[in-house]
Amino acid sequence: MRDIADRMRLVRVLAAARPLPLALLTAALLIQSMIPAATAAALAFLVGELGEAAEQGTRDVFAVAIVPLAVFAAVLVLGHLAEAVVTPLEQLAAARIDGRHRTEVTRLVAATDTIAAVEDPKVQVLVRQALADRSRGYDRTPADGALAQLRWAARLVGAAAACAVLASLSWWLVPLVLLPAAANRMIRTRDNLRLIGHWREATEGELHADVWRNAAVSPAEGKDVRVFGFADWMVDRMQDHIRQANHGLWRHVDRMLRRSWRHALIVAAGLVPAYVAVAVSTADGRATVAVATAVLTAGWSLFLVLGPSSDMYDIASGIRVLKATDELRAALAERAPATRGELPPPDSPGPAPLVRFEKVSFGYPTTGRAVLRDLDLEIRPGELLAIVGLNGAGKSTLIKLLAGLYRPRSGRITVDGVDLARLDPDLWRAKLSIVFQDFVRYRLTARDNVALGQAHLPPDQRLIDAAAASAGLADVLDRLPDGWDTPLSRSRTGGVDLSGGQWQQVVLARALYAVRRGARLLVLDEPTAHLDVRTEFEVFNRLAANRGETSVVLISHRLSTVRQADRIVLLDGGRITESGTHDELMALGGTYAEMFAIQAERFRRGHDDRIEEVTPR
Ligand SMILES: Nc1ncnc2c1ncn2[C@@H]1O[C@H](COP(=O)(O)OP(=O)(O)OP(=O)(O)O)[C@@H](O)[C@H]1O
Repeated sequence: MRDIADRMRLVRVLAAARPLPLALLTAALLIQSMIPAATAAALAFLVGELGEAAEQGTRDVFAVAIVPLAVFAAVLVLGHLAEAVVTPLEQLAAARIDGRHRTEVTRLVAATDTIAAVEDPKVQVLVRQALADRSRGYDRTPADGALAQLRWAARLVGAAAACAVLASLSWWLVPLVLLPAAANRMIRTRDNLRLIGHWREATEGELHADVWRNAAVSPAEGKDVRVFGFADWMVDRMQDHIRQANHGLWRHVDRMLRRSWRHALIVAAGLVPAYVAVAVSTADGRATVAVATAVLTAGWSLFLVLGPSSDMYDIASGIRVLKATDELRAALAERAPATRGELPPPDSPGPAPLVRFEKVSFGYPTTGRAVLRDLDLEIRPGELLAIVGLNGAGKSTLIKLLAGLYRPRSGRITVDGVDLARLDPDLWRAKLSIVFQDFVRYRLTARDNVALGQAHLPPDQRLIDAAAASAGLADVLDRLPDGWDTPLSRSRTGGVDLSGGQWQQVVLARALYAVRRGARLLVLDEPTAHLDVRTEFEVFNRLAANRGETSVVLISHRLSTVRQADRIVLLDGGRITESGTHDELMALGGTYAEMFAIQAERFRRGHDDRIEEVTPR
């Protein structure tokens, strides 16, 4: 029953191919599957007419044969026509079915509010399965399964037609040929499914080999490979993995080859008795030569129709992908987004929010270790708040919680008094603009890279220019061959690669563009780590002067930048341990003052002034 339900699911998937191509494809497959039986009938017609003409002594054989020959030719032409259209129609249907499926899966995953779900290793495996990731051994898609299902149904019709031809001589010929043909198919299907199991295991193992294969040929590792001379060592590793991975597969293939005689035996077991029976009937005069011809051809065609094909594999694999999609949907359903509302109209953003972290504790689901412990923090409307702390203190984590990418384990974050967990994520994120520490370098044009800051709105070149000027990007743009239209990747035609610092300016421009289009809380997580001291100083002066009513949260290791903030908080041991202006914290004489003193001393001696290089006692 479950098998039938799964098959029906595949049939429903076919609807995405749209009615006309689906109808044409079904007709073409039916014609194709009927060709063997139709050929048998047409041959019988020809032989019968010729036989009758011979009995009557007709001289003009051509006149007698012309009609059966025309029928025979029509069958062959129809078969060729069907064959010619099947492949393009299947490709069209597959593109539509898989296109819809992949879009659904992509939307499903991208629509989750938090990234905790997407980081779950189980969910990542399900995403790869649901997207039928070929590089991971999922080599069949829902379209492959659905189309195979259609082909299989057409084959059954073809088999029924061949059985009808057999039954025209005698009903018992049907089970005599059909049973061995069906047994032959079952054995082949079982062997093939086992082969697939071994092949899948081999693919998992081959992924290990891939690590070495890719490392051996990639330019990134190429430097080490050559300098340390471990190319042979890598290739040996790769081959070891390949041998181990494929051991089971090769043994199974060997076994299948040795046993291939079984198929010849089964075919003989089905056809020989039937052919003998037909020959005897014809010799006795109980059957005409025409019927005998039809039966001989139809018997063979039954084996052809039910013969080896990849349909069963395609069907099983297609169902596997659909089941993975169901599991993915269920896994993500627990974290379904809150009801979504209308985004605020652009350029009427409202005031900056008051954000409060109230006794927030958090640890990443993958490790469980507590990163934040009962943390209290207020981000006041319009203030420039700096967060400092040593490496790993949890600063970026705090920002991810603020963006709603993770939910606190306990405590809550409120926005103007409303729990963030109850806010529409789209509405909240429209008010936020963040430069993440590990920002992404999109291989798009410079304009698109900035306009992504508010991708749901048509780009506004005036605001893009203004954001670029604030981020200090103007000089970089002047040097791009096509200005704003230059792709920011050398792998694209006419594209260029930017330096780390230049990229940081692009990403800053993106965040500032979002602010100009309505975001009211700007978060900068190490936004200037790659910038030289002078550029950083200029960017920050401009930012501090032009931020208007927007609140700014700045995370930086450079305390010389941080000191410009309205308020500085120190994150230590998962809590805020110090809070105040630069002068207040210096007067307090705590950890911040100690870090600042060490940095200032190092700066005086000509070293850089970043926290991670110094740890207070
Ligand atoms: N996705 C993640 N899964 C598991 N642990 C994580 C993840 N991201 C960060 N961590 C861990 O959480 C802790 C805090 O990391 P976080 O990046 O918030 O620190 P940080 O203060 O921003 O550090 P830095 O100054 O180096 O940027 C670290 O121990 C880190 O290893």
